[in-house]
Amino acid sequence: MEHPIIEMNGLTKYYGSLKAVDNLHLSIGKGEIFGLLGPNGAGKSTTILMLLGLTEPSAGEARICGINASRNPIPVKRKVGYMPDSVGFYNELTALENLTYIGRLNGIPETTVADVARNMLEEVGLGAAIHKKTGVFSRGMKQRLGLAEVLIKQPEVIILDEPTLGIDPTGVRDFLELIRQLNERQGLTILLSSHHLHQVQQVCNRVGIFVGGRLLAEGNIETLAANLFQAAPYVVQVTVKTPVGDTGALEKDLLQMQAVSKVTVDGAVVEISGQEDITPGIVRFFVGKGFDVTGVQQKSYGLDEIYQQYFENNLKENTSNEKSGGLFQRSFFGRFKKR
Ligand SMILES: Nc1ncnc2c1ncn2[C@@H]1O[C@H](COP(=O)(O)OP(=O)(O)OP(=O)(O)O)[C@@H](O)[C@H]1O
Repeated sequence: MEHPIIEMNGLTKYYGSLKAVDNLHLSIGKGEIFGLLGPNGAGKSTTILMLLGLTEPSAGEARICGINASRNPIPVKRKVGYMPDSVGFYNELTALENLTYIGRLNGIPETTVADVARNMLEEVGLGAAIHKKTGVFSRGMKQRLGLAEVLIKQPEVIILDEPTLGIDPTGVRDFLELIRQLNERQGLTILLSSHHLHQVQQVCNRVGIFVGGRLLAEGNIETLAANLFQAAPYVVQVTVKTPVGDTGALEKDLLQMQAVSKVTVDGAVVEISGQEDITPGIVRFFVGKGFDVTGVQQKSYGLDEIYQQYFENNLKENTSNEKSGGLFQRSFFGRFKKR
């Protein structure tokens, strides 16, 4: 990577005997939106704290804009705007008063601080609420105000820990769109942690999948999918009018087609996987065989499948250790469903 803004080299953190972050190597380039994706307890927050110089790594180092975070935490704080998963304000003050206060703390001159704060509130979509007390703000509005607080420092990098937690789906969409626009308009480098697969997919250029303190995979969604589903990256699902009678014969015929590597028949639904886009040939095949085709669907792999696949692989690797498997399962599915 030409100009990494965030660099982690062998970053490791132990809490007593617990390895919360395990030998993390990762670089994030200028202007990227990177999603740190993983279940609760995966080590995302610990990684962020090390990036901010708020907790000392047990081994390895984190650099932001070339500055070692644990050795020089104050210069790092000037470069980075950090929004924790829960943001707090003075409830009795209005949004403008809260933000003006933060602006003053960050050295913005008295003559301009109110204007800067007002513009920033417009920027994050709180223009209509500047005189409202933050005590009556919804969670989504608080997150926007939190973002304004981060931006008023004019950082080069922003780090958001679970920024969409507890916001309703429309609020989440709007908030992520705001992040995307900020990234586009200001070229900000953004690192956000999340365990919401779809949300991350929507906004991030690249993601890292984090489980049990380890980075299992990183890349853009297409690369991750291609690596994982190398054998058969294209899947087409054909639905016919009546359930297939001789499934064995159909499977055999389809497998003889070039590029088809896997066939599964489930009643009237046939799923065919292959190394290239096989859809036109498959449709011709079904029509040629006299099937009444009622539906054809091309499947593409999203983060859900990718995450699931990595998770399953990880479980397989850990089957010898039931306790660890159980732990993964609890932390992934159990907690993931809760939110
Ligand atoms: N200060 C601490 N002392 C001891 N253990 C800790 C401490 N902070 C975190 N841990 C443990 O380290 C592991 C990683 O936690 P971390 O908070 O980094 O995960 P996470 O991916 O951010 O999850 P969450 O979304 O729940 O915050 C967990 O097992 C957690 O219990």
